[in-house]
Amino acid sequence: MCSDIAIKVEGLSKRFEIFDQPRDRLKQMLVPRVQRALSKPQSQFFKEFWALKGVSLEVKRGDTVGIIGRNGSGKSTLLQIICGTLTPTMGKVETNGKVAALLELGSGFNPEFTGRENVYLNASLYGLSESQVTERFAKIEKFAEIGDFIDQPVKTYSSGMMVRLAFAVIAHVDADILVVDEALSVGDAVFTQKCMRFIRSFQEHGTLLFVSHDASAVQNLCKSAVWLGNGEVRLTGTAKDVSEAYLQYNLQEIYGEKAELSSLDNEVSNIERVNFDESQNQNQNQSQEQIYSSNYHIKNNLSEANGWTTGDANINSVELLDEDGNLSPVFKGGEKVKLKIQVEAYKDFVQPILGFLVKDRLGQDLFGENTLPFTSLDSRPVKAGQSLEGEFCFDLPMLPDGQYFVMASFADGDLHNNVQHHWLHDAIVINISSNKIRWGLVGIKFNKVSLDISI
Ligand SMILES: Nc1ncnc2c1ncn2[C@@H]1O[C@H](COP(=O)(O)OP(=O)(O)OP(=O)(O)O)[C@@H](O)[C@H]1O
Repeated sequence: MCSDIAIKVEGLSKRFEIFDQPRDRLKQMLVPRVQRALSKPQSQFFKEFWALKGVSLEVKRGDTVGIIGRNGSGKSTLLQIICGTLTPTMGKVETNGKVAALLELGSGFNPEFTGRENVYLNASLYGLSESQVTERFAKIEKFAEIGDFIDQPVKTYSSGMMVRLAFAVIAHVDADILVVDEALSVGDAVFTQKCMRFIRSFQEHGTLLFVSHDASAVQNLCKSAVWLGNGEVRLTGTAKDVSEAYLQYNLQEIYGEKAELSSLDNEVSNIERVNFDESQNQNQNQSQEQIYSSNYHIKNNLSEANGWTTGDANINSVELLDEDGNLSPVFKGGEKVKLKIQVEAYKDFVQPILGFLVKDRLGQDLFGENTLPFTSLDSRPVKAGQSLEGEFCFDLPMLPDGQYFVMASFADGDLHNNVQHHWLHDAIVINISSNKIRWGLVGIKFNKVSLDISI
């Protein structure tokens, strides 16, 4: 196989045998043997099911490829064969490099062994020696963050703990190819962020196969994509093209063939205009409130936030406050708020910078700001023992429902040359729920919306 190809799949098919009842399995084991011995035609006691039918694909080294498809389309079967945990009925798979996978909950773990023992066992399956595991164990344990459960048998773990440990192992085995089923990496919100950060840094040097039902997650993380349907490759191409075709197919399944994505004709002559103007009347304002109600449920996560520090300063608090400076557990999209960050300096800093960034569940940067553009002409040095406070006043955007994370940081320097002294990935966790479906990454509040109808 060419050295710039990480995965090559050729004519892959997988047949499962489905038995109506357990005794048919036994019959299948015995009867054909007897019939063979008697040179009689052999009976079949199962139904065939082809989960994969002639799948071929190539993944280049360093690429990130999304595998998309509905439930039962064959995604897991394909990936299990690529990882070597399932054998194909026909066709072949070649991989170039060490493959690590998060595919099936608990696979590779012995339920009777403790987490610690399983780390050694699992990492050895990925080719690590005992001394290598011992060397990395502290990091694996820190990544998993399951506390004293590390010395309990895995059979006592919750599914979330199992995912934590499994992900912690695959993140430390120097894999060249990583195979991740998004459905499994989703657990506790803060841990998911940690996994996403790892996946994004892995993408810089490794090859990633990412399985998801979510077309936007695939577009967001992957360069190219493969759409599987009924065990066959329906389309391969850029993540954008494949996701759009997949979305259209799903729409057509719901609304029929007419649900086509075609360009719109903008030439409209006689127009009757229906206006919605925020300032027009009270009743409309009421319905507008309903449309825009997007609730931000705030959880301060400072005590558990992941990150790093040089030890020269400490972010003591990160708070989302209302316009008047009051704390609240719930805010609304569109509302005026203040994000306040308080820092204690343990040494002198020439040009302190405070910043924040809001990220979505995939770890994608949505919006943020830092104090540098507002203070660089008027630098305010700080002395050891002093505290400083940054305040960012803005209107909360309308975000689609889901989980979001506020990163806060303290640095010293200028745009080109600065040192990050304290960085907290998930200082605040936000859960957003609303009564309107929103698309896109960030929404805005519309002051006026009109509908023109030609007569
Ligand atoms: N061991 C098995 N025996 C029989 N059928 C199986 C077996 N494993 C999978 N299948 C069937 O093969 C088909 C493909 O399954 P697979 O798990 O690969 O789909 P998937 O795309 O990963 O689905 P999901 O998104 O729900 O995880 C399904 O119809 C499934 O029922």
